[in-house]
Parts: sequence; C-alpha cells; structure tokens
Amino acid sequence: MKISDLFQPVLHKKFFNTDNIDHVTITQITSDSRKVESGSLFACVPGHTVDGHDFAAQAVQKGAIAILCERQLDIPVLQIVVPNTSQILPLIADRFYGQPTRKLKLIGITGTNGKTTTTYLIEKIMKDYSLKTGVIGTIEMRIGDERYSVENTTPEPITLQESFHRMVVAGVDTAIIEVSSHALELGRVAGCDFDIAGFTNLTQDHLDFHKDMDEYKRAKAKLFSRLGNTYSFDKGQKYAVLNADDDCYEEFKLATVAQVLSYGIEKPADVSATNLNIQPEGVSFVLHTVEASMEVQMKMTGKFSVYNALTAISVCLLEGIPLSNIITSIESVTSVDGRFEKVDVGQDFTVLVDYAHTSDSLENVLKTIQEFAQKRVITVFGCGGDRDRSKRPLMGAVAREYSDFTIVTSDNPRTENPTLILDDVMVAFADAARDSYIRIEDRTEAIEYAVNMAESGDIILIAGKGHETYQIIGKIKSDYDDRLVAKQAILVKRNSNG
Ligand SMILES: CC(=O)N[C@H]1[C@@H](OP(=O)(O)OP(=O)(O)OC[C@H]2O[C@@H](n3ccc(=O)[nH]c3=O)[C@H](O)[C@@H]2O)O[C@H](CO)[C@@H](O)[C@@H]1O[C@H](C)C(=O)N[C@@H](C)C(=O)N[C@H](CCC(=O)O)C(=O)O
Ligand SMILES: Nc1ncnc2c1ncn2[C@@H]1O[C@H](COP(=O)(O)OP(=O)(O)OP(=O)(O)O)[C@@H](O)[C@H]1O
Ligand SMILES: N[C@H](CCC[C@H](N)C(=O)O)C(=O)O
Ligand SMILES: [Mg+2]
Repeated sequence: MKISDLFQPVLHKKFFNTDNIDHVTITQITSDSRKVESGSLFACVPGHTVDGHDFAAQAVQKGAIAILCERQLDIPVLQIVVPNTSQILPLIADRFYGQPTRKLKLIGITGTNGKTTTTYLIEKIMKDYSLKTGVIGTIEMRIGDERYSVENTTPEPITLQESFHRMVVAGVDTAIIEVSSHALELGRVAGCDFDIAGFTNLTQDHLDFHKDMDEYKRAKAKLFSRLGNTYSFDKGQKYAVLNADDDCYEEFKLATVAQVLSYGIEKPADVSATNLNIQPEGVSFVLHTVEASMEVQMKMTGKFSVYNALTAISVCLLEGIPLSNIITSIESVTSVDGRFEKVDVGQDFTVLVDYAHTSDSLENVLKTIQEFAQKRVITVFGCGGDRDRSKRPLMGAVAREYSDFTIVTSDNPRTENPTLILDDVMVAFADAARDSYIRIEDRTEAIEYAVNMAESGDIILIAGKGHETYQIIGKIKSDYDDRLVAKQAILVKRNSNG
C-alpha cells in the first residue's frame, strides 16, 4: 500500500528523509523489529519494558523502508513522525488491512469474568445457525473450525486487524472477540467498528496495571462510550448488552449512545432468568424474553453459567437468530476448555479444573460446588506472579471460607519469587485452623497431595490455570497441564492402593 494513502487521514504528521512519498509502497506493518520483512513499515512503540525507537536501526537493517516514530531518528530512511505512535497504529493497521471490521459483524465482550465462556457460547449458537464465525480470545483464535495460537486475549492492533482481514478473506459473517481492559486502555481496539458490545461483570483484577478499581472501570466503559459514536455508522444500529445486576449497569448505560438490551437474574431486565436449579450435572432455569418464557436445561452449572448464557442469548437475539435455535444450542454445550472441566478416570471422588483466577470467580465456582457437595471440598490454587498482588489474600480468604481444606501452591510465578507470592496468599490463613490448609509450592506435589487425601465423595477444585498448558517460572515457559497432572496422580494412587 502507498504510504501517502495509508497516512492520508492522519493529522499532525511530518515526513522526513523524503522528497516525494507518492511512490513509496509498503508490504507489511509491524511494531516488532524481530518480525520485520523487506519492504516493511516499522512502528516504534514506547512499551512498558523497552522503547521500540531503540530497535528502529535494527528494523532498517532487516529491510524496513519506513519508520513511524515520535521523534526524528538519526537513520537515513523515510520517517513519519507523529505525536503518539500507539494512537495512530490501530488506525493505520485498520486502513492497511482494508478496514476489515466494516465488512464483518463485530461483537466485543468485556468484563472481568466470563468473556471466554460467553464468546464460546455465542460462537456455538451462530455456528449451529450456519453462520461462519471468527473468535479471538484467551484460549486461541478460531476462524470457522481452524485454530490459531494467540499471545494476548486481545492482540495488539496490527495482529488484530490482520486477523480480521483473514476472517474477511475466509468468508466469516461474524467476529466475536474478548476485549480485555488492557486492550481498551492501550487502544488496541481503536480501529474496530463494533456492532454489539457485551458486558459480563466487574470485580477486582489487574490492579497491577490499572491504578484502582475506578480506573479499571473507566477502561471497561470505553467499549460502550465509543460504541456508535467514534468510528462508523455505515453498518446500522449499534447495541450494548448490559448486566442489570452489576453495579456498573447505570453508568455504562449512560455512557453509550447505542441501544441497550439488559439481562439479569436479580433485577428486572429485558432478558432474565428465574427459578434457577443448580445441580452437579447442570443448571436449569426459566428464561424470559419479550417474546416468550421457556425452561432451559444447561449442561454447564452454576449461577455464573446462567449469566453467561443470558449474555449470549441477548447477543444472538439481536442478531436475529430464532429463540428456539438459540436454546437448543445453549442446551447442547457441555463445557468450555478448562472451565469447570471434570477429570474423570473412574475415581470415586470428583476433580474439577477451572480457570478461576480472581476472588470473584473463585467464589462463584466454590459457591456452586457447595450447592451440591456431600463431603469435603478440597481446593488447590495459587496466584500468578507479575500480576495484581492485592488479589492474593482476597483469593486466599475465599478459598478458606468455602473449602474444607485448602492447598496453596504456585500458578505461573513468572519473575517473582514463588515463596513470597505464597506468603501474600497465606495472610488469609493467619488465624485459620492448622488442619484446614497446607502450603506446597510445587504445583504437581500440591495436586498429588489433594488426590492422595481425597476420599469417596470429596470434590477437589484445581483453580487458576484451566486450559493453560504451561507453567511460567522465571522467564521459562514449560509444558504443564493441571488435567494431565491430576489424571496421573489418580492413576498412581489407584496403582499403589492395588
Ligand atoms: C502490559 C502489556 O499489555 N504489555 C504488552 C506490551 O508489552 P510492553 O509494553 O512490555 O512492550 P515492550 O516489550 O516494552 O516493547 C515495546 C515495543 O518494542 C518492540 N520491540 C521489543 C523488543 C525487540 O527486540 N524489538 C521490538 O521491536 C515491541 O514489539 C513493542 O512494540 O506490548 C506487547 C506487544 O504488543 C504485548 O505482548 C504485551 O503483552 C504482555 C505479553 C502481557 O502479558 N500482557 C497482558 C498483561 C495483557 O495484555 N493481558 C490482557 C488481559 C488478560 C485477561 O484477559 O485477563 C490481554 O488482552 O491479553
Ligand atoms: N459470569 C461469570 N461471573 C463470575 N465468574 C465467572 C463467570 N463466568 C465464568 N466465571 C469464572 O471465571 C473463570 C474464567 O472464566 P472465563 O475464562 O470465561 O473468563 P474471562 O473473562 O475470559 O477471563 P480472562 O480475563 O482471564 O480472559 C471461570 O473458570 C469461572 O471460574
Ligand atoms: N489472563 C490472565 C490470566 C491469569 C491466569 C493465571 N493462571 C495467572 O497466570 O495469573 C492474566 O494474564 O492475568
Ligand atoms: Mg478470557
């Protein structure tokens, strides 16, 4: 694409080291010098760890023919200087890839918990209705049935727009993406033309990145405040799907010019659920929409699953999918990878692996388990390193309150000292009965301990890593899967018991 076309709408730009930009054509945009190919535009982004400007010379050596930067650099190559590269990048990425989100229906789901599950439910309903879908989120990117790995829940803008472009080429009708608060704060989704924005809930997480809960909330609010008033009106009506039971409801409703469809269980809402019956094998409820009331029998369980279902049902109703089709699809979903996933090799106790990594999600999952637990609940969990420190004692307190026995262990310590992370969690156990908890830093040993102590009818919850297939210690990412470790521990226990 011609540089002159790419930058045509960008204000406050200055070109250096060129007499005429009309003939300069670039073949790729990247903000990572390691990914530069011949003919690239390299965008220098000041990051949290390093400054992309320091890699400009390297990028040119690798074949970059133009640099987008915030200050003129002493390198003899075409430079486009703008006040803030991070702000411009999403817009030119969108332009470079042919404004793909104007050619797709785009659904964004934000909130602290439930994004992955909700996007999965929406995908299932749409696929069953013969729509071609694309999904981007924590676990992976999917285009139709093809799966691709991702680095972030919401990728940086170039990868994001390139992914949408691939979806357009593949004939996708609707893209469904998880929109993280990091993405909203860092402007990763600024080039996206959302049609529907959905909100799950807001509870504490990521306070290492956001200054406080207010700032975290403001980041989430951006998805709704920008919906329908910043980018393009050509695709038709915009909708916000909001959780009437969440404290943010009124604020987000006021923040958006889009039409609001509300859902809820406690408060009156356009789409609501009553008569919840939570069982180990699923939850049933009566669904009410403006159209009808009907009984729904989900194979996923817990009140939180009903919330996720309500969000997905609301989004799909707005997309014009018949209610009966929606319900049939919702009822057919058994589980989402690593969410309340059973590890079953015929043992006489239950083992559940779940991605709960916040105090709210842990509480939801444990409360659900308590609804049907007959014997002891044994919880194995830890907290990630280089992440919100203040959630550690909160998760500890939740585990302590809702478990008969807690095993505190490691979960991706990253560059932090695992012992000190566990110390932060253990604050919650300062005055707990000595026989109600243990700390075992090594996660495999912790899981083995839980399996070995389990008796018939007990329930073990292994929380925090869910679908993850790795453990990050220091900067080393090694293969690790709670489900495989638990399976192995059960088999060893069985063999040693004869
Ligand atoms: C805090 C945060 O979001 N960090 C993201 C950010 O990293 P950073 O600011 O540290 O970047 P940096 O390493 O300083 O590099 C600055 C620039 O120099 C470039 N560079 C760097 C090195 C080099 O050799 N050459 C080079 O060109 C980099 O490509 C970058 O453009 O930019 C990187 C490149 O786009 C991201 O991969 C990285 O996400 C990291 C991996 C991360 O862990 N992010 C998490 C916190 C995150 O975003 N999480 C959310 C929510 C998760 C949830 O759902 O709960 C998510 O959406 O994933
Ligand atoms: N609606 C909900 N409310 C509260 N907790 C939930 C909800 N849905 C799921 N959970 C819990 O939160 C965990 C994470 O769910 P999910 O992966 O769907 O959320 P997410 O928002 O995508 O998380 P992340 O921010 O890590 O991407 C689940 O394993 C479950 O324990
Ligand atoms: N997307 C979340 C996942 C946390 C999962 C947990 N296993 C951890 O590593 O803390 C994050 O990066 O904060
Ligand atoms: Mg997710």
